[in-house]
Amino acid sequence: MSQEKSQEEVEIRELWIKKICDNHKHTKFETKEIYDFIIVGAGTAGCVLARELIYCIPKISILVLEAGGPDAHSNGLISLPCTWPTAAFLVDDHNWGYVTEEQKMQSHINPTKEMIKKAKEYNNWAAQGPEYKIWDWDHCLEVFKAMENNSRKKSDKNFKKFHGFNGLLHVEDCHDGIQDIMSGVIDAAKNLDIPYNEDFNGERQNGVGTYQFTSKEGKRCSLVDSYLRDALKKVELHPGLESNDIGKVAAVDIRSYTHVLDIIWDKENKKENIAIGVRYFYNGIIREVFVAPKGEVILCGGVFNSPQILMISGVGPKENLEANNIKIRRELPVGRNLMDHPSCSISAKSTKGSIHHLSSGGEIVIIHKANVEGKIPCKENFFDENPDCQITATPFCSPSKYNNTDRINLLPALNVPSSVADDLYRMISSLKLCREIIKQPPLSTVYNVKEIGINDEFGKWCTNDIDMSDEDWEKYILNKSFSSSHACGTVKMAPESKGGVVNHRLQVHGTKNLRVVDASIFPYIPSGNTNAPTAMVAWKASRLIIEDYME
Ligand SMILES: Cc1cc2nc3c(=O)[nH]c(=O)nc-3n(C[C@H](O)[C@H](O)[C@H](O)COP(=O)(O)OP(=O)(O)OC[C@H]3O[C@@H](n4cnc5c(N)ncnc54)[C@H](O)[C@@H]3O)c2cc1C
Repeated sequence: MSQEKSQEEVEIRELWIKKICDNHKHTKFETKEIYDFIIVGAGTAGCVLARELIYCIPKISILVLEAGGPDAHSNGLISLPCTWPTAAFLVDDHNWGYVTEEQKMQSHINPTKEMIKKAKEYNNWAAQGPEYKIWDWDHCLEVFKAMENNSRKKSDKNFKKFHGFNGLLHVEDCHDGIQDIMSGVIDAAKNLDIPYNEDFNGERQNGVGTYQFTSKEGKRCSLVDSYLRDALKKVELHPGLESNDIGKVAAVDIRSYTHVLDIIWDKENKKENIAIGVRYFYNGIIREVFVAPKGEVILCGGVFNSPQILMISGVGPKENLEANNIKIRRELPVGRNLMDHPSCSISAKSTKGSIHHLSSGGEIVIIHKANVEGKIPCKENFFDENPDCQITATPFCSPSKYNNTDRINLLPALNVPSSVADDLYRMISSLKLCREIIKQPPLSTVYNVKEIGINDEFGKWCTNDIDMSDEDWEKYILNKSFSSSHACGTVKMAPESKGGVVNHRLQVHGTKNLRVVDASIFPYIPSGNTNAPTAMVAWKASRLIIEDYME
């Protein structure tokens, strides 16, 4: 990065931090604070929503309450793609430190076979009733395109059908090009008849190819960079009607280190469950803030915290609320329907010096249909139009912790999990495919990839021709599987009769002035990474909110 640019970065950070500090200095908490919209959480969804609402509804004020620190405090950890492992696993301002509970499972080897569900994706969202049509693939694609700013140079007619070029979210191919060994992964996959795919976000998902990243000139483009920064630029002063009237500032006001505790309900109309504000914790004090008439409280707290805020506010499953002595306001299956893409990886050692620079993360992707009996997928599986496994290949550069090796990591994730035994078989199938890929030239020849880290601890390498029974694989998978961090679904969008918590307009059933807009509303998990779908949901929600506000 040029010195000039980093100076500009520092200035932006300082301005932002000052803005946050000044806000707290000047705000008089004894006066009743009122905003048109209160957005809880400045993650993927909250940033998009704040930007879209401030630009599309005249003269409104928005308060965004975020528990974490400003993005600027991360000192490049977030904006530099190659520091992702540190940013992801460091438990501090950036990380809530949630862990999954241990799952006790019986052995699943040789069960009765289960059917694999087909990924119909967004059309499944839309199939829940006529009013849900607004969530079908055609409608969602329109939004994905409106948000995207794809910089791919060689974009033909087909690419243009699926991508946008004028949005705020920058998308690009690997900025410095992929590493040589990663081209080797593509060639190895091609040797096994896996077709090349130059656009996984296009017509078909199956095949081998390179990832595109949400980044601009090699720097990560988060939704803070693309949407929230733009929202902060929109500040308007509207004079009051009387000459001594102060008038109204239409702007987005962000407060960091602000933990929202619960929803404030209208005491006058108890039966209607009208949200009128939120209570939050800042700097050792509990404070309250309210919404203006026609305003709304919008929870964008993510898949774990949006349901938590709902439950603490009396909206949730009866047994959970009663067990925690919370008065029930509305009984709804909040917190149910948690979904994720389970993953499990193998590492393969390569010649020292084969990885020459820090990587942005997963550079190569192989998407295929897995075999339900746990066998190595065949050509037919590679051409199947309904693939269900996504293997991400990442180069890792000599960390001394792992014997000072250069290595590549192959990480299969189940994109269409069914939470039944065939998940285990499909994972075995995909891991076996990874081993076959490693055996292929040029990986086995040019890069001398012969050993894999399949033993209990990384660092204990064994040759890739060791025999592994399905029982061995089961042990390995049960021991080593982890979440892809694509959790979603805990505030399901569906009719109430079908286990929904929010309706097709993302309003919480049986309440007023209250929506949930984030990854928790996904009724079914998308068969791919979840950041862009969450941003899409928020953009679409903004149009629904605007329609209702302008009515
Ligand atoms: C380590 C990791 C790596 C990932 N990598 C990828 C990837 O490469 N590609 C991809 O597509 N997806 C990826 N994802 C998934 C993606 O980040 C999520 O799907 C997406 O961020 C979900 O957006 P959201 O708005 O629902 O929630 P979040 O982005 O989690 O936003 C919720 C926000 O609300 C705030 N909040 C919560 N509770 C409160 C409260 N009580 N008061 C105030 N604020 C609150 C949180 O601090 C947070 O900022 C990754 C996720 C993780 C965790």
